[in-house]
Amino acid sequence: MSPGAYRPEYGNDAVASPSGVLIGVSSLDPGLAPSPRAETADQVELFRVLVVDDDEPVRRACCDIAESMGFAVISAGTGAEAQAMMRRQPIDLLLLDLKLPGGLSGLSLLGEVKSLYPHTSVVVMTAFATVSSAVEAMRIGAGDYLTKPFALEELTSIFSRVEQTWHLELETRRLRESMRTQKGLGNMIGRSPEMEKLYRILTKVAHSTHPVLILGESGTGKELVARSIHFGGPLGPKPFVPVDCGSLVPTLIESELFGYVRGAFTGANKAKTGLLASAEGGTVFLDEIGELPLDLQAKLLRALQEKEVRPVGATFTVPISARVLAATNRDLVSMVEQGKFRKDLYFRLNVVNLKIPPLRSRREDIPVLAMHFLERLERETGIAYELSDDALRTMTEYDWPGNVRELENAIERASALSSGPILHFNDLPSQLQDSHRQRRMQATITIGRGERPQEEEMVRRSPGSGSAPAAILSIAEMEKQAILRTIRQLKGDKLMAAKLLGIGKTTLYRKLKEYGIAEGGELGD
Ligand SMILES: Nc1ncnc2c1ncn2[C@@H]1O[C@H](COP(=O)(O)OP(=O)(O)OP(=O)(O)O)[C@@H](O)[C@H]1O
Repeated sequence: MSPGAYRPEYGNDAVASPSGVLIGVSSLDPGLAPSPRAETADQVELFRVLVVDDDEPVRRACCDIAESMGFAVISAGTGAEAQAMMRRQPIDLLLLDLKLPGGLSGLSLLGEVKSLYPHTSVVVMTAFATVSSAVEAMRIGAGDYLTKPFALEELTSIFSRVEQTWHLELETRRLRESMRTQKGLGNMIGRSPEMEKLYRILTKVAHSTHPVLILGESGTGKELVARSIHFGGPLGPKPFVPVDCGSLVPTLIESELFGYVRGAFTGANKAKTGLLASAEGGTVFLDEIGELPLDLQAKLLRALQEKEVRPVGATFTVPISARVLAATNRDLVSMVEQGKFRKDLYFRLNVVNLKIPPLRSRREDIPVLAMHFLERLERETGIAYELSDDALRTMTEYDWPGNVRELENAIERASALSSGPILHFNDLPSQLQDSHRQRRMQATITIGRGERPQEEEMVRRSPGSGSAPAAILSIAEMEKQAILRTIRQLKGDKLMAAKLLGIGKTTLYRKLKEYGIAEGGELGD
């Protein structure tokens, strides 16, 4: 491209007064230029950008913008220079002008980069007249393109988008690493600080005989914890008797728990030992204790205090020596306040309590749990299932209201639906897919507005800071805005917009019709 062939629309200052530190004839300055984040390079992995354009003012301006966003930047004026630089150091984003002087064209360099460095993202720059080569570049593997002249906002938006993807990929690599290295305690998987704390208490209580109250949302692993306490301690060889207080028929709870004598009621043809006594010095696990009716709470309390039970219809008592573990997902304290749970029984059971945190507050455990369930599937089916990057990321972002049980089911369902050993995003349950789309749409909107992603915004905003929270938008409205903004940014290129939004062209047209958006209307084209 000849110098001065176009004037970029990012303001003359950037072109007229380049930093002079980063930019220059690249062959004289092949190393990574210092950036504001370079001081902490030991701890922070820098996003590395290589700008390749023979038009020096444009090259400098692009470098300045990348530098102002905190990236490590180098630049080259020819394909051969860029090639040499890429051999020397890894590059995360190559911003490449397609029309370069010398023997190595932009397209040839792109082809080489895609085969040698598949993880490097490439964004091509092209003059309007050569848009067809941009299409060719996308076919070879460029992730995006900018048509010259472009506005500052377009470049920063592309930089942000690619950097965000790069962060996600970095995160995925770390997640995969953690999948290999972390396990847990016994059958319990998870190495988050929360779980480490739980294991410390669990190991101690396993060697005592006190009652333990295990608290946590449904599916967090309360029964697994109860089993770990029992099998990890001296009572391990004795029976472990789980009793689901929530599923026992109310009229039968008493006879199930305490047993009965022959003839105690119609159908009692022979005596039966109750669950409490049948544990014979082992452990009785009273699951869903919050569901126990009040009258039985009184009887259970008496049995625990006196260490004996009176079977239904009996005139004698039977000693019980089992340890009692109880669990609930209910808030027993407020049940006590409301008179729905006996205070004295609560104190009796709550000698030690263990709180299992929900999965969403220990997200680092998600990949390792997923790996655990994949390995279990492999043992059962002989198929070595794996999660695609998208699926893994979606799982890590999701809030898991059903906790580990929901995760376990999601993996099983995905394996049943997948067409091969790789479990893809589309194989995941719909609630995960929906939640991921919602996040992505929100991110597209905030990035398009030049804002930080909403979650970060919420964290930054302290209560009483005075800044009004963003208006809550419906999903449909968020979708509409994301579509409109993308089309506008792409100057009406709907094909490219559909590609960037990850939806089909037909879907895009259908949605535009649904929103009642006519050509040239809200799109401004
Ligand atoms: N840390 C963990 N490591 C491995 N598997 C786990 C873990 N936590 C839970 N699970 C698995 O998740 C499923 C649900 O766990 P569990 O039944 O113990 O939960 P729960 O809290 O007792 O649920 P609910 O309150 O609904 O009875 C089980 O298959 C269990 O093996």
